[in-house]
Amino acid sequence: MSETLELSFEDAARNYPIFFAEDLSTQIRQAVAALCAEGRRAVVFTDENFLNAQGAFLDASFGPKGESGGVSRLVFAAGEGTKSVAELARAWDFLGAQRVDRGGVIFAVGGGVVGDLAGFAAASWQRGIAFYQVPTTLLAMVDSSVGGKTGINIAAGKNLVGAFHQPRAVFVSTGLLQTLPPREFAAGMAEVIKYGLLGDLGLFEQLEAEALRVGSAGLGPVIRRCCEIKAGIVRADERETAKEGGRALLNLGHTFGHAVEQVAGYGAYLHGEAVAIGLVAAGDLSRRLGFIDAQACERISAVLAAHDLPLRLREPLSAEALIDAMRRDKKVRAGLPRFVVLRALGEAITKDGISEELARACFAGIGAGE
Ligand SMILES: NC(=O)c1ccc[n+]([C@@H]2O[C@H](COP(=O)([O-])OP(=O)(O)OC[C@H]3O[C@@H](n4cnc5c(N)ncnc54)[C@H](O)[C@@H]3O)[C@@H](O)[C@H]2O)c1
Ligand SMILES: O=C(O)C(=O)C[C@@H](O)[C@H](O)[C@H](O)COP(=O)(O)O
Ligand SMILES: [Zn+2]
Repeated sequence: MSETLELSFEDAARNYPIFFAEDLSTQIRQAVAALCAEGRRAVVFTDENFLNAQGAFLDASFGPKGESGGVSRLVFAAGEGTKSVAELARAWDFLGAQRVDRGGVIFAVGGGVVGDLAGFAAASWQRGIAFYQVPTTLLAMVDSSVGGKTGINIAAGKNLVGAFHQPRAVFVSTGLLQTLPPREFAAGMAEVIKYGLLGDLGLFEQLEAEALRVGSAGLGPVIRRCCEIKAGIVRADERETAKEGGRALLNLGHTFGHAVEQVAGYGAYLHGEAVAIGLVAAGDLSRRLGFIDAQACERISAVLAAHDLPLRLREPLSAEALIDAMRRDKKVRAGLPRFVVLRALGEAITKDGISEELARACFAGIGAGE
């Protein structure tokens, strides 16, 4: 049986459903059939690791490759390196070769990498075509498939090129997590812990009481709860324009984390691992500002560690390079970085005017070098 959550906007025509079930391949197949019946060309973007682990799900949802009427697939190399200008260009060439017109649709079947790239390809192809999110990692189920942030990385920084482009629906098949490698599951848990910290103390305490694993009975409801929190925030501030708080709160731990990802080289740390280290730094910053105490910081570290996440850098990275990367964050206004900090566990706020010295101290706390 599937459950549904609706992400609603002021313009109801843009609303979309998020479906949750163990296996939604039948519903996806029906959606594809309905699109084809309207004469619309559907294509699938996925990556090689997902194809190898879950080829049967792809066949059940989209028809076996090569089958007449089957949906054409573009398969990317797995990993953060795929969120690149070169792979985006490959996606555009594929859409051209497949004669995808303005009525065409892309199904993004994979983790956040495929979702972000496919979403941006959809946003840019012929000035915008429809796309569907089929998240297959925990991180994509709780975060990246919802809310319409799409994009790629460039040398100057993470996600610096992209667009807000909402999907038409999100299909969350939780059974797919059975084949997800443990390190990738842990990376997704970093974003789950982020949701508890930024807006749901009860969720944070639940994660403190018992670490979630793939088979945990509580996992399905937690995935849904994260989508609920994200949907509420996105509905209120879709394009992250609020003067205070708003969608920027979803960036808790990311100002530090994105700097780590970029300076270490994309892929050296998984996004979720960098976010985990960033959450430690954001907790430390909140303590230095007098909002939370050392005991609260220890609780953050303990929950992250219980979910097999790193708390500091494996090897020192240049503090200069990290500060420089941080200055290129999209939340910078008039040259000054804006941080997301914790006023308390379960309550985040945005904070301007953080000095470079303070940010430097927090980077030192997670093991940055000179
Ligand atoms: N747009 C957003 O709002 C948003 C939010 C959070 C993160 N992100 C982005 O998401 C990306 C990270 O996404 P991710 O953590 O999903 O990584 P990912 O997309 O690289 O997927 C992780 C790995 O798991 C494999 N995989 C996927 N599903 C699988 C399955 N069911 N079984 C076995 N293997 C499977 C993939 O092939 C890949 O090797 C980053 O680029 C980050 O910036 C975007
Ligand atoms: O959806 C959002 O908004 C988020 O900030 C979610 C983050 O987890 C995600 O990593 C996002 O891609 C970061 O966006 P960015 O605008 O800081 O690049
Ligand atoms: Zn993130």
